[in-house]
Amino acid sequence: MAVFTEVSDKAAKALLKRVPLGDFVSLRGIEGGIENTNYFLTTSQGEYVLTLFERLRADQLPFYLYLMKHLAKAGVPVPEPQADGKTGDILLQVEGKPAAIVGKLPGKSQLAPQAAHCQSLGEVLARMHQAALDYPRQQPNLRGLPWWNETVPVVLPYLDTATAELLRSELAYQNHVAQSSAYAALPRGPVHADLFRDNAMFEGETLTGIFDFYFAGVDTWLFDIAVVINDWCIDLATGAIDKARADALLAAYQAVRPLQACERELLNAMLRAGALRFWISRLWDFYLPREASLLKPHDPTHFERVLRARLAAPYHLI
Ligand SMILES: Nc1ncnc2c1ncn2[C@@H]1O[C@H](COP(=O)(O)OP(=O)(O)O)[C@@H](O)[C@H]1O
Ligand SMILES: N[C@@H](CCOP(=O)(O)O)C(=O)O
Repeated sequence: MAVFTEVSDKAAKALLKRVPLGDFVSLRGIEGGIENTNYFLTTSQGEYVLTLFERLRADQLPFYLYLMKHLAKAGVPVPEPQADGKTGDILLQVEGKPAAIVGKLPGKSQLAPQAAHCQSLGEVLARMHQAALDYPRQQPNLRGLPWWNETVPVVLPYLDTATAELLRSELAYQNHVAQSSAYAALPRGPVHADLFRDNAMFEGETLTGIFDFYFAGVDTWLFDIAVVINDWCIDLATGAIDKARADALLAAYQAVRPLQACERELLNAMLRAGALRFWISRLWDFYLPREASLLKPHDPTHFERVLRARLAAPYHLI
């Protein structure tokens, strides 16, 4: 559980005076999550999620919050940020931190997804990409290549020689890919960039929604697809692709938006990029941890295995 900032009942009651969502009933710190402070906020009107942003600056947040609003309006199942009754602002302040309240999605995360779950997700992912195309705000993926180049030197001193060599060589490969004409041709737009199993809710096989857009940014759609496949469509012990699930996800995605030739060409390169991105952030969190009253760390070696698996057995669409 990650609660970096304690929120008092008094602060929550004061918040509900500004955001008219009924009377305060209870506030409970949420298990899971490593980036932000999250609470379930129950009121006489319903259940909500209160998020206090711990790393992101207030000027970066409108991109995420208005993107969620934009997607919800377009019919993509995304929880809608709730506004201050007087000012209309969806970016709030709680305990001196920037904050937001969104609706609580019904259901639970499917941590052992089957092909049917991957199929639902693939369809929503493609709809989300298309619906975000006319989103007017711009913000790059803040955990993209420039951040990898900045962060790898920070974590390298903690690694043994062989692991450091893999990290260095994969980063060099990704810098090389980023210079290619195929990469320049990849279609792009606002992407979620962290759509892991714990960032979607299901009731049975029905996807009720996707959330946690706080790593979203403008990047290639293929990178977003790769992040999803690397988490939803693998054997968790080895990192190897589960072809039945990956094929189901991509078929559903392509039924909405067929992949272009350049996307097919770079699929495995972006799967490697997706693995590298989360390997680096997990190394960074592991070796340079922040204070948290209740924090469950993520295992960096998992994404090292995923990367090695993509190198050993590249995944291509036929
Ligand atoms: N809109 C929501 N509806 C239902 N549950 C949510 C919602 N937002 C967050 N949660 C719950 O809170 C947990 C942590 O949220 P998350 O946004 O992933 O945190 P972090 O940004 O710190 O990674 C999720 O795994 C989920 O259980
Ligand atoms: N998904 C990332 C970590 C980001 O945390 P999340 O709870 O917002 O998904 C990872 O698994 O490393």
